[in-house]
Amino acid sequence: MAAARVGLTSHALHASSSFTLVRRLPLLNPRYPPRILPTYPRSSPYVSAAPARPRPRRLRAMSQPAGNPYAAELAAAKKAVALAARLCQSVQQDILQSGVQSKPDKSPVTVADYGSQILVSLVLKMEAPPSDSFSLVAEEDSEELRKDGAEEILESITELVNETIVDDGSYSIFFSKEGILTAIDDGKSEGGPSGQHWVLDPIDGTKGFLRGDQYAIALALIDEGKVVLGVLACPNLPLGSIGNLNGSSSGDQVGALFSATIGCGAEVESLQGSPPQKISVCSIDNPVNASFFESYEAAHSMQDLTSSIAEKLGVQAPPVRIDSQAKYGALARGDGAIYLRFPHKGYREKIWDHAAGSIVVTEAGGVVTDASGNDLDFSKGRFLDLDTGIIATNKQLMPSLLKAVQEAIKEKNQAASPL
Ligand SMILES: Nc1ncnc2c1ncn2[C@@H]1O[C@H](COP(=O)(O)O)[C@@H](OP(=O)(O)O)[C@H]1O
Ligand SMILES: [Mg+2]
Ligand SMILES: [Mg+2]
Ligand SMILES: [Mg+2]
Repeated sequence: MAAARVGLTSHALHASSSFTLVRRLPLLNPRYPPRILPTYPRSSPYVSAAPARPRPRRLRAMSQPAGNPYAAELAAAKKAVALAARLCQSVQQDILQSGVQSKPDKSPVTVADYGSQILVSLVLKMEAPPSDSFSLVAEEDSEELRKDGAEEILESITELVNETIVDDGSYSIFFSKEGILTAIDDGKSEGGPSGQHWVLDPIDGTKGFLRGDQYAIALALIDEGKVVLGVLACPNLPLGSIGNLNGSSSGDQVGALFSATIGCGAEVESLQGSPPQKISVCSIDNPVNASFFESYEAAHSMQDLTSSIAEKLGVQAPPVRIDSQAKYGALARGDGAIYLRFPHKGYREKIWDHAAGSIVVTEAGGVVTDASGNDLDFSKGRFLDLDTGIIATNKQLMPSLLKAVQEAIKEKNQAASPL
């Protein structure tokens, strides 16, 4: 299909073997050639020579609660997801169907997923306290981008990332295409029970992102096997409550940044910058007054099981179905009372889909467990080994929720294999 170039942003329609690139991204703005950043080795594939230029607006200084042992990591994490969110918003705003690949597991990945991962890795390397080894467990890798036919999408990612860095002005790094591939593969760590590991879902809810709905940039820090810090950038989540309004509310500022550090509580602030507000889960103690969140995608959670659980609990309100870990953020600030997630048989949950969201909820006073009431264990590498599914709610409702979950699972299993 021929490319149609329109001004600075060209809309190219190309088909190739492993993906369809429908839209190229804004070309790098020639007005702001980046300048060398002293801390990156000259030999790094990231850096190329360029004249210095005036320092434009930096991303806002991230706030950090006093007495927080992970204050520096929290500030770095907030800056990282805020920069990544800018990249994602610039793509989603005029997304037709961005350069979309489908991975071997058939799930979608876009130029924004890759770009977000690269920027988070860059900011963490530049801002987080130096540690003897940088370990990032992230969802995406460069395999599909190294295949024949991926040149165009790689070019788009490179332009998108360099454009975002130049616009932000915090760093003068100019990624080469090889540097882009290397940076994506920074996320190959297997994590594990010892040491510190960053855990990143560069876009959680890619399907929601492609639909123009909810998505989140989810970043957590695991220290000696425990999640100690989590941030969730939710660019499309209203700053006000989404309550039972089926996932949206009118008139509110949009763009929420949730954050939590172990023992320091959970907060929310606007993605554009505002004083952080402490948040807490709702105090509903009668399930009749409760509402519950679940995946928008029926493929991601057994809706027959979740509705049976809700019925046993006596929940009257219909489920609020939204994409991504934005559900954890909404629960943590009390927009709803319960989150239910029961993947279909055979699916293994990844740690990046839950690490950040779970600490935001627990530090907001909530409880997050598997169907047997066990805490989630993030120390076992890239996957969560858990019983059946994930439930999250406040302390008051957890006992009756667990009971309803176990009864509903028992009934479902009996119906599936009658004696
Ligand atoms: N069959 C499945 N069951 C459960 N989760 C799935 C799934 N297929 C994909 N997912 C995960 O569900 C995540 C989105 O969560 P939600 O359903 O709450 O929106 C996806 O994250 P990505 O969008 O980062 O790939 C993906 O990892
Ligand atoms: Mg994915
Ligand atoms: Mg995800
Ligand atoms: Mg993802």
